[in-house]
Amino acid sequence: MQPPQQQETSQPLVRLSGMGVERDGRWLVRGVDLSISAGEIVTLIGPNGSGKSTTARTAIGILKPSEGTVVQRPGLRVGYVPQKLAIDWTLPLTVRRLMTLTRSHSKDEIHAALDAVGASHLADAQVQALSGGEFQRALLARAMLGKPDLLVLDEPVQGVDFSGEIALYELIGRIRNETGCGILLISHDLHVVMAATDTVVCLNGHVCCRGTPKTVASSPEYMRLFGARAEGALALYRHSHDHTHLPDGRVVHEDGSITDHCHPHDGHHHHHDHHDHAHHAGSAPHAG
Ligand SMILES: Nc1ncnc2c1ncn2[C@@H]1O[C@H](COP(=O)(O)OP(=O)(O)OP(=O)(O)O)[C@@H](O)[C@H]1O
Repeated sequence: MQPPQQQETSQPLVRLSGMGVERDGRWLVRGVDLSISAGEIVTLIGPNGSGKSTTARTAIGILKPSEGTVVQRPGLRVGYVPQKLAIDWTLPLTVRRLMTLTRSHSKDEIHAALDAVGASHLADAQVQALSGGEFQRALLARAMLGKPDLLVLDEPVQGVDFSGEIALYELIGRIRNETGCGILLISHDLHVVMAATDTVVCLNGHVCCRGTPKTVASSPEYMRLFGARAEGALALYRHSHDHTHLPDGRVVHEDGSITDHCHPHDGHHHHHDHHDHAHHAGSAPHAG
């Protein structure tokens, strides 16, 4: 018998087994086995309409599965940022007010949540005036207010440019590291998210393939599904993992040579403008 504490930490936050959702005689998604543990970042990737949002909404109990089971850890607190928000964009709305639309929170709580996402200066800004990245940060802060054990982010980089995307994934990794929460990310972009993830589940109405970003990026099912777009992700992924950082800061390259630093022209790196950022993505699992 495990001691209660150990039992609690080893139990996944949520586990989906053989989960399927049927609507009007059509299976939107079927046969999904998936679990998310505390401190783990799981990313659902897949084309439009492949069942990512449906799976996430089932995991958090908004949708009921038509078959299979969804088991949540008792007392699980969920923070959810949906893909679309029902906001009346014609009415003025400050970020502070956005944070309290569905539940009231103290000024200090709001400040702390905005501060945690680097957006405390935006408290009195109009939501309509925010950039894509600022808006996503505000939504993230809003989801963090309830101190969730599980954070579910449906397309958190919508309307965000590439460098903003990297910064957001870094922030998401930092939130995971600091709070120990589990995170379910949804994305149909393949590049940065792959490096920022522990486990990738590739959906296409069913689980098409899964594993570490590396195994998924090189699987034939994934290649078939994403074709040429997969190549870029794989290149970025390989590039992120073609060397290992030693604890003292030195770098072991693929050929076994050791240097003091990464050198952009030493022949070990993929030529990509975003190398440095991608490499530091908060939760990027370094090779080793
Ligand atoms: N309530 C519903 N009733 C009927 N069909 C639905 C319902 N919700 C979603 N669908 C359909 O189920 C399929 C999966 O939708 P879902 O939103 O889960 O996909 P997704 O992978 O998140 O897509 P996207 O990348 O476009 O957001 C789609 O074909 C969608 O039209």
